[in-house]
Amino acid sequence: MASQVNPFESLQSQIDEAATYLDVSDDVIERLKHPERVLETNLTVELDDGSLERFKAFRSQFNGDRGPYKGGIRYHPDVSRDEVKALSGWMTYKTAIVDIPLGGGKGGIIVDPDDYSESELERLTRAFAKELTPLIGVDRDVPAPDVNTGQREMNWIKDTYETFENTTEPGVITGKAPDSGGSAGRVEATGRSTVIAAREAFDYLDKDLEGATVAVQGYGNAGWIAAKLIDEMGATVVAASDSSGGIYNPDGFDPVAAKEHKNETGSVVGYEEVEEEITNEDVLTLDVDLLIPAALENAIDGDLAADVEADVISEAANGPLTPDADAVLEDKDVFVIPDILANAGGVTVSYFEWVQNRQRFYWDEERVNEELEAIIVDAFDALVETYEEHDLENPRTAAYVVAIQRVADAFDEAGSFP
Ligand SMILES: NC(=O)C1=CN([C@@H]2O[C@H](COP(=O)(O)OP(=O)(O)OC[C@H]3O[C@@H](n4cnc5c(N)ncnc54)[C@H](O)[C@@H]3O)[C@@H](O)[C@H]2O)C=CC1
Ligand SMILES: O=C(O)CCC(=O)C(=O)O
Repeated sequence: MASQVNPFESLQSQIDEAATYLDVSDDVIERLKHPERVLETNLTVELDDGSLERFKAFRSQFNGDRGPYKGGIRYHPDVSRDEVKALSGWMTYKTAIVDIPLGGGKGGIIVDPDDYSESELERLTRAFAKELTPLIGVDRDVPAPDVNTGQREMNWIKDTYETFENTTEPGVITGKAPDSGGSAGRVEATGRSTVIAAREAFDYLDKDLEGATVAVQGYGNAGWIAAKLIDEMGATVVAASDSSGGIYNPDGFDPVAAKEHKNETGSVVGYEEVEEEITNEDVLTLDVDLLIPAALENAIDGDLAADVEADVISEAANGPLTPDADAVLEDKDVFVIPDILANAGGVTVSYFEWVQNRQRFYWDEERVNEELEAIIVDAFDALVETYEEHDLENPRTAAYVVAIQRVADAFDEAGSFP
């Protein structure tokens, strides 16, 4: 990553910035800058060769004023207590800006899953699920997928929880496979909201999405779906990257074929339809109409932001811009659609999954996508209204003004401090 900025400090500075436009007391703002509780646990797991290995894992329950804690579980070597705290705070303001009745949480294990077999990962996941069981629940805390986790891990966690609790409760976790209670459209939802938000921003800025050029950093679940859907909307994907490097073709390329190449070889690099291979950093500074960072935090810091040439950024990743980068991009009039709105499709369809699990009644994909579209458009409209009302220069601040007010209202309505 380009920068070592502490993401928890970034979250707190984003909240401080928005607080200056809010009539919320300093005491409440201070409370809304910290998690309610953080689980830190050690998982000792048997490896295939019979040896034992210890893994550190976290679950941060940041805020439950608007509903059960909600947020993904990440497997990555760079997971840390502060990263998980930041991600759980971003979840709190994400569920608030899209106005769904959930709070914010996040979890993670310090592990590189590429180094372990499937059976080792299953034992690790089940060990974490055992530690999580007293904390999670359909009305308490509902985890979901994030970086390097997906349906497989969610199914293991559901099964472990249901076994310990002697129940059938698919709504304890979302992002499951369809036959285990997963929702249609959940896999695509994060990329889908990223491009719906981009389309709304282009419309707001009077820019044409048809023929617009797009660069996508990170070609995993969020990034590759965003590339596919923006291509279907008539834009031209000219660059993409993953952890092995980047590819570039000024005339555009087929994002689905690039993904097939990645499935076969492990990377977009080497995909034959492109003219040039470029670095991850180059992808972020190309002269494109739309940039979609879809990898990890701190991808763009203040120095790199000086070289960014995109007109609009739609943040599929959580926390891809440091506060320094935000300031530079604001000066350059780059319109940044903040992560808490742009990537909120994932948690929104997780919410739909939870609703469907509770009702034991399932929707088709068309209904999921229609309901998602309405929620993201409403959230974008709320952002724009506040952006104009306060004459703000940074859309992120507008999103936080709306979201913090909603969380503060719920806190106040519950009776404030004990
Ligand atoms: N999966 C979901 O539903 C949601 C994911 N997000 C966020 O989206 C981001 C990506 O998550 P997923 O797509 O789920 O993860 P993923 O594990 O499916 O994909 C991550 C991708 O980023 C690439 N990558 C890692 N480091 C990179 C670098 N330095 N430069 C370029 N590419 C790099 C990886 O090679 C991989 O292609 C994360 O910030 C995550 O928190 C946000 C909302 C929901
Ligand atoms: O689907 C969810 O509940 C949360 C997804 C997530 O972790 C995120 O939005 O960052």
